[in-house]
Amino acid sequence: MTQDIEQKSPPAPVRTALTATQIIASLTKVNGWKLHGDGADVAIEKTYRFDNFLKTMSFVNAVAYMAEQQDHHPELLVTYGSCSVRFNTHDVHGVSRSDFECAALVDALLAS
Ligand SMILES: C[C@H](O)[C@H](O)[C@H]1CNC2=NC(N)=NC(=O)C2=N1
Repeated sequence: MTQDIEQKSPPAPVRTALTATQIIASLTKVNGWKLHGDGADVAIEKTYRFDNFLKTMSFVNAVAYMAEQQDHHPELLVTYGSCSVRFNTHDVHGVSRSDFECAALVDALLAS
């Protein structure tokens, strides 16, 4: 019975646009992520630095795999020793919970 109720519940609205206040509050909970752009292009962004191109590309591939699993894809700007990761939710023209969840997953790739 409980299971029936759970199955009929709507999914959490992870891809609805957050308000400016919600975005600012969420940014305080992730390390190094900043706001980028505004309007429909508003996004969250963080730049990761690496010793060399192979390390950078290993990170890029790990991010790509995670993005496919989550069906949520960042914009990536790659140089020899850095990768800037930018998330927004183009489906809602804003920043959503999915962006912050993926930001935490990218950080977790480098944890340990
Ligand atoms: C159909 C597909 O699930 C959607 O287009 C997904 C794919 N990946 C996505 N990635 C990002 N960053 N934002 C989205 O709104 C989005 N939508």
